[in-house]
Amino acid sequence: MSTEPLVELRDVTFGYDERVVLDRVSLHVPRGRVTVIMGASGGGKTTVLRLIGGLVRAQHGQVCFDGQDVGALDRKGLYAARRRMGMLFQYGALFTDLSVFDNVAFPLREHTRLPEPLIRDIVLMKLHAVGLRGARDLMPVALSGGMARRVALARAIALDPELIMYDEPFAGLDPISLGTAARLIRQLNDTLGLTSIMVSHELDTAFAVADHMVVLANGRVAVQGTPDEVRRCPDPLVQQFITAAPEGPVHFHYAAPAVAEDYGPEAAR
Ligand SMILES: Nc1ncnc2c1ncn2[C@@H]1O[C@H](COP(=O)(O)OP(=O)(O)OP(=O)(O)O)[C@@H](O)[C@H]1O
Repeated sequence: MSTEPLVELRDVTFGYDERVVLDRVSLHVPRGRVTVIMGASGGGKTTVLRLIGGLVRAQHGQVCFDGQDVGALDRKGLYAARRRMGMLFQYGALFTDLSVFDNVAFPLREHTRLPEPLIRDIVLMKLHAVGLRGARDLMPVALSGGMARRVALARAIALDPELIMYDEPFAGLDPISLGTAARLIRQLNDTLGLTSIMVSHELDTAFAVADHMVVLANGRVAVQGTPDEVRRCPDPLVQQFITAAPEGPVHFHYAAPAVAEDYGPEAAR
């Protein structure tokens, strides 16, 4: 297996309209490992995933997936690259009118011409991997939040991706479901030989699961490395973040006009 990172952002700048969200960001995602991206809310974590998935394009720099610049791919190339990625976005919604089985079968029916008996075997195998083979006939409405998340995960791995991206996979989960989901992410990564990228606000879980961490702050990479390296990083931005301190250099305010401009010079005094 290549030792090159599976994903690499090189000097990437990206903004929505005029507002720069990522400012000359370089980061890498080692193959076969779990990488956790952390950072303040609105710091561009989801945007990094969207860039990797080719949903948006960088204004400057390169976003490389297995050596290919995702931003330079044509439709066909992008489609082929995306087939190798599984994405599980926040609250990864299931199709409410389809059973658990049909939800997981959906990408297989949509993207392959596999015969139904083979699809059945794959679906049951994926559901087994997330511990829900017995729940195949349930409708999404009958699932707990943690179970729904696991079904979405089974669906995300249905096509055997090489890379799987999770956006806040633990949002809204109780501590037990959170522990189960975290262990599952680790397990799937290792047993299926995946590379995983996870955006998470759950500090303890992030430190427990990650092999590699990237902390984004104020549009830049404040630090990246092993959990230990991140813990030892002296940068106050990083320390504020990993100790969840409410006061510190991480901006509280979304960029705004000067107070005087909004309320008049009196208010600024
Ligand atoms: N489609 C969009 N159009 C305009 N601005 C956007 C769009 N999507 C995101 N943004 C802005 O870009 C910034 C980064 O958003 P992003 O979702 O990447 O942050 P995040 O770090 O994932 O945040 P959170 O942790 O709160 O989910 C935010 O300020 C957001 O308001």
